[in-house]
Parts: sequence; structure tokens; C-alpha cells
Amino acid sequence: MNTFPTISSIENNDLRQQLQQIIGLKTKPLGALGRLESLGLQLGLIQGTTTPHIDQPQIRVFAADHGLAQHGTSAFPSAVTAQMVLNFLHGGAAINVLARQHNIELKVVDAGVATDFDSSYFKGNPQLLDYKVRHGSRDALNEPAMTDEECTLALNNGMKVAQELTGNLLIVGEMGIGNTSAASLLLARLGDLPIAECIGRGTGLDDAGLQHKEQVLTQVLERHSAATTPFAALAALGGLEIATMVGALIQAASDKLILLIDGFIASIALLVAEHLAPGVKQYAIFAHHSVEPGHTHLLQLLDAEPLLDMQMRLGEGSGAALAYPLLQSACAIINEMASFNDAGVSEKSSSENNN
Ligand SMILES: Cc1cc2ncn([C@H]3O[C@H](COP(=O)(O)O)[C@@H](O)[C@H]3O)c2cc1C
Ligand SMILES: O=C(O)c1cccnc1
Repeated sequence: MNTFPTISSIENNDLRQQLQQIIGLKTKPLGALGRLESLGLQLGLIQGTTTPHIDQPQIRVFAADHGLAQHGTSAFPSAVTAQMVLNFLHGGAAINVLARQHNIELKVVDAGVATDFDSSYFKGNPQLLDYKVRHGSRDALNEPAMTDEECTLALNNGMKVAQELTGNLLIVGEMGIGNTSAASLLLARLGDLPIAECIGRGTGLDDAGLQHKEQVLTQVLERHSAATTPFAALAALGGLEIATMVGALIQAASDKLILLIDGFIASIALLVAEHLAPGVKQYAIFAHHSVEPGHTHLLQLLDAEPLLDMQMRLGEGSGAALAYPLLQSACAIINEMASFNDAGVSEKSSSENNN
């Protein structure tokens, strides 16, 4: 088992009051910028400042294969994981487009892809980071997806990925055919929910495929009924990319980075991180509501209200990249917008003056 770094509380009453006052005195009716105001407040508290700012935002896309995928739990074959990694490296995936649009640096982490990549991809200032624990997780129908050692290694790898980051904002994305199954299994176990409420079509299963997925996942949960602690559940039911993401989220929260959380898979990594290192969630901003049905339960468990609902179900970090400019706007409002005093605009009349 790992020991994890401590997570500082972001709560600071004086700072909260200062931020509330700064936002409240801007030239607008009180509260009129809605969630942009609470977002700015959270960013200020995370950074411990009245002038929050985003510097060198980073996306890490964690990729791995899943042994369980051989049982037909995804509409796509496992080979697509490696093919998509090459697509990321060649700049052609959805997340590449959004990262370029918003000037977010993107790197891919090989946490356990079944295919080996050409060594040239790892050289120099690489866009592909080699944290491969093994060639795909084990088949969770027969054994834990990871041994305790493999799971610990993946968590430690994720912490290293976060330690190597520049900048103050992290988006964790993922690519792993079959990983909606791993996320659903973890949600069912850690949220104590029926598996039927945690599953969805993922990459596009039809009705028969969805039924089959439910049967397979039910068997996996029975096989690992003893895996009830967060670590045991992660090892038995999770995946290498999910465990590596968990480590990265814990380390990044410990380093007081802003965590911009994508959809279903990134949110399950955050739930596990919160169980293993309580407090991580304070650093998280939930970007969007995924179409994957389990995400609704997961957001409730996390008491989270995502910023966007774009009917997306892709992963890769795409929903988080889309929400990123809202965070930039929240910072800019705090730092650049005039107060009533600065601009010589009259504040709301008091009720006495109206008499
Ligand atoms: C071409 C392609 C690109 C993707 N990018 C993200 N995912 C997403 O779909 C997968 C999870 O769904 P399931 O559990 O049904 O396999 C993950 O790889 C996730 O990142 C993709 C899936 C495909 C097919
Ligand atoms: O919301 C997600 O993270 C998601 C949904 C479907 C497929 N892959 C990822």
C-alpha cells in the first residue's frame, strides 16, 4: 500500500471574505455573473490568492488496455487504444484540436497499452511518456485487474507524472478501450450501487451489447466481492490508466494545482483519489456532464455540479478542454473588471434612500 502526500485544506475564512468582497464590488448587480463568480472564488481559494491566474495548463492523456475487453464489453477492439495513441501523437484526435485551440500542452502517458511504441516517440522532449506497468491489465473475470504491486506502481507512476508538470492546472484525459466497464465496476463497488445503474453504452454498444456488458460486469463483481477497500477495489476492478490517473490527481492536489475534471472516467479516478487521500476533491472543478449514465450517480456521490452539458461521451479530456475558457474568464473577471469605486458607477440605492 502507498503512503500518499497530505492534501491541504483550501478553506481560509479571511481569504474567502476578501474574494467575496472583491467579486461583490465589481460593476454588476450582486451575483449577476452567476457560476462564474463561485468559480472565481474556488480558484482563488485553491491558489490562496485574491488574484487567481492560470499558467501553462497541461493535459495528460493516460492510455492503457483492459484484459476484460476480450469479453466483448466494448463496441471497439482493444487495438484501437494503440491506434488512438498514435493519432494523439500525430495531432489528429478531438483532444488535440481542443488543446491547440486553447494553448494547452498535451502529452500522452503509456500506463499499460498492449502494444509497444517505436522508441523514437519517447526520446528528446517526448510527447509520449513511458509509464507502462504491463501490456494491458489482467482479465478481471479471472483475477484482479492488477496485482497489489502493479496497482501501487501505477499509482506511484501517476504521482511522478504530476511531479514533472509545469504550470498550475491539470486536465487528466484517458484512452483505453473497455474503460467505461472498469469505471462502472468501481462506481458500483465504491458507491454501493446496482451495476445496472452504473453501466452505459460506452463507445456505442447496442441493446444486446449492453445486456451482455451487464452480465459480464455482474460476474466480475461477484468474483471480487471481497475487494471492498478503495485500494482493493481499484486493483481488482480498475485499470492501469485509471490507477495512474488517481496517483496524478493526488499528487497534483497535494501541489495545489487546479484539477479540471473531464467525464465519467476522470470522475471515477477522482472518486478513488478522494477515498485514498481525502481532500483532493476541493481542488477539482467538474467540467461537463457525460452522457454515460453512471456519471449522473457519480456526480451526486461527489456532490458535484459540472459546468457544461454538451451531450458528450468521448473522454480523452475533451469535455475539460472545452470548459477551460470558463476558468480563464473567471480569473479575468476577478483581475480585470472594474469595481464600482474604480469606475465611478453608483452602487445600488439602499432602501432608506428610496424612501
Ligand atoms: C475511436 C475512439 C476514440 C476514443 N477516444 C476516447 N474514447 C473513449 O472510449 C473508450 C471507452 O469506451 P468503451 O468502454 O466502450 O470501450 C475509452 O478509450 C475512452 O477514452 C474513444 C473510443 C474510440 C473507439
Ligand atoms: O465520459 C467519459 O469519460 C466517457 C464516456 C464514454 C466513453 N469514454 C469516456
